[in-house]
Amino acid sequence: MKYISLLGATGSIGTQTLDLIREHPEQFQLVAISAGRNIALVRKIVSEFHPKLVSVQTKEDCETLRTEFPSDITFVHGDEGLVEAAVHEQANIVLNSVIGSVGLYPTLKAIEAGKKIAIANKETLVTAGHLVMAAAKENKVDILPVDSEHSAIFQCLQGEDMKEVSKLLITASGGSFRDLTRKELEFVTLEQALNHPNWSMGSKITIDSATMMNKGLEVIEAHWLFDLPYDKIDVLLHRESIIHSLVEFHDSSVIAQLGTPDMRVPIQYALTYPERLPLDSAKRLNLVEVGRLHFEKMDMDRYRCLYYSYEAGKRGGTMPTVLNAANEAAVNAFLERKIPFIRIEELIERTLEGHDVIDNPDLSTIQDVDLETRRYVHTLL
Ligand SMILES: NC(=O)C1=CN([C@@H]2O[C@H](COP(=O)(O)OP(=O)(O)OC[C@H]3O[C@@H](n4cnc5c(N)ncnc54)[C@H](OP(=O)(O)O)[C@@H]3O)[C@@H](O)[C@H]2O)C=CC1
Ligand SMILES: CC(=O)[C@@H](O)[C@H](O)COP(=O)(O)O
Ligand SMILES: [Mn+2]
Repeated sequence: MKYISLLGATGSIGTQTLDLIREHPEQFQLVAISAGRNIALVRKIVSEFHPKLVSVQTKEDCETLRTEFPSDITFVHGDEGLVEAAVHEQANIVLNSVIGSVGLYPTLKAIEAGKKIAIANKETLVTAGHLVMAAAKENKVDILPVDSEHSAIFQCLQGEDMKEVSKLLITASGGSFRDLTRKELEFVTLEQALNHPNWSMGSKITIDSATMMNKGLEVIEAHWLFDLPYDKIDVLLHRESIIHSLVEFHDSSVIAQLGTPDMRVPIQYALTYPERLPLDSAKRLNLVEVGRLHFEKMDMDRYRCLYYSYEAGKRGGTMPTVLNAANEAAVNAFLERKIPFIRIEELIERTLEGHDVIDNPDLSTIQDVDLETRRYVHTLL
């Protein structure tokens, strides 16, 4: 039995994880959840799954919920509540699907508490991958990828020796604006940006896909998860999102993982690894129906955010923290209709240029730099 603490239960990954728990009640039990502000959905989740602990963002929501449910369910709130959910004594696996670097601290606490981590929250690995991976090593905790590309690579690597890997090939759909020129990006709307061609996801990651920052974050995520240098991590434009990623070995052999675009598959694999469970509700891949798959070279001039990500990752220190925080602040501003789409990458570029890197940052340095970066981006709006 997997006893799951689900951080970000009300989100896109969170609700798909709940689908899996519903489909396999004999395998999975939900013991703790965290959510942000979607209290209506929290009520439904609590009524259906009866978790033992529920964390929400505000004190007011927490107090309201406490009056509505039996006293054997504990309601907590805020950053401390998120940590309480992450370290819940009955949880043996924590699925982190919150959005943004707010996921870092609870992840570190869950690792210290010896919990297995299924990680969807890529911003945590981007902002402080060195701290997360060192903590996992020290506490002998597995970090299992949920992100579809990283799950694909992880599946391709089963039974393989990392010394024999010559390259990772991460596939990118190209996002909502893959067929537009840079000039045409000046006129795009929020609604167009949120219309991803292949995946239905939360709004922040959908915008990241459209700027190609999602792929940049995934390159850094892969660097930490698979312990490979950046010159061994490539990105390939593959508009169908059928091949989720590939691994090339030093004998020239390439192994890929394929499937219809359905996040429940990598989520379930992370929860059940090293075993696989049936997933009867998933659509099977029919390659005859698909017919053709397409691949294109990634254009670093067109997709500036991918270029900045490689540069920030290679530079290391606090540079990836700044990249991530600047991106979070800029994407929020775009989602709030304060800036046009094209300004997201301009804000990131300007913020990176002005940053004096601190090497080997500890947790409090990371947290300070993250906050300062967000403040700086706000001064530029
Ligand atoms: N969606 C996808 O298919 C994929 C997502 N990922 C990654 O998974 C993570 C989650 O993405 P996704 O599910 O799309 O995101 P969503 O925006 O759909 O969900 C985010 C979740 O985090 C909660 N949340 C937001 N802000 C806070 C906060 N300050 N404190 C606590 N909880 C908070 C939200 O709560 P509420 O809604 O209640 O406010 C919600 O439960 C991201 O890192 C993303 O990059 C990776 C691969 C695929
Ligand atoms: C489903 C998933 O893992 C997303 O991260 C996905 O990769 C987004 O698609 P893009 O390839 O457009 O970024
Ligand atoms: Mn992905």
